[in-house]
Amino acid sequence: MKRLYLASGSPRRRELLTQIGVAFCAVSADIDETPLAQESPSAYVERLARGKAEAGRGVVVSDEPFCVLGADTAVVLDGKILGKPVDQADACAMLTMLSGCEHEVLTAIAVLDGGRCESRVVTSRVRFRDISREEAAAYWASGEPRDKAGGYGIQGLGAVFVAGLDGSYSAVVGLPLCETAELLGHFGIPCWQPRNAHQATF
Ligand SMILES: Cc1cn([C@H]2C[C@H](O)[C@@H](COP(=O)(O)OP(=O)(O)OP(=O)(O)O)O2)c(=O)[nH]c1=O
Repeated sequence: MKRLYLASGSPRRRELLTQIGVAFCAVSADIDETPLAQESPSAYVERLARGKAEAGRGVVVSDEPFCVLGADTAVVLDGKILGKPVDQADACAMLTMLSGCEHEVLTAIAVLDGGRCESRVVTSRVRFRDISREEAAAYWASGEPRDKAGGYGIQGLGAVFVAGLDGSYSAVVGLPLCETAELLGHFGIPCWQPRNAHQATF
């Protein structure tokens, strides 16, 4: 079995991958996340997930063969990509746009093994209740929106805004676990490994 490296600085992705019993080591892989002109949201997240896997491969030091998993999440409203908020005004503007309507969350995953790379894009639909300006400001003050696409976390305080979800909860948090397990299986990497096997591997 090949070793797996998760190319991510996201604590959520580490927790999610641990949840399904996959043995891995995390490496950070910073890439330029600027969308290209005319790039669709789906093409954008897939390109970034692949780019993160490649960047991760660049920092791994190993004599053994290994695979790298990269992922990217974007919140999309009416075809427009909402990234991470840069400041309070940006975060409040995002929540105002998302208030009372439905948006998409796109998460791409990519697994890289030598010259072979496979990727998937998972789309989920999230419906928000109405959000007041005061609530948006209070939510920003909690610190939660800063590092999250669309300026909210469904797994945290932001759950109070979520009136409905159609799709993959884990994908919204940052890693679609059903699809990730399936894709890793294509590369011979199993999930449900016992924790001691996990620790022995790394
Ligand atoms: C919508 C949503 C996003 N997010 C997070 C998932 C991602 O971590 C982040 C989107 O930014 P990403 O650029 O996908 O990921 P990241 O920069 O956090 O981590 P890395 O690139 O190193 O893997 O937003 C939540 O945690 N909860 C949510 O409900």
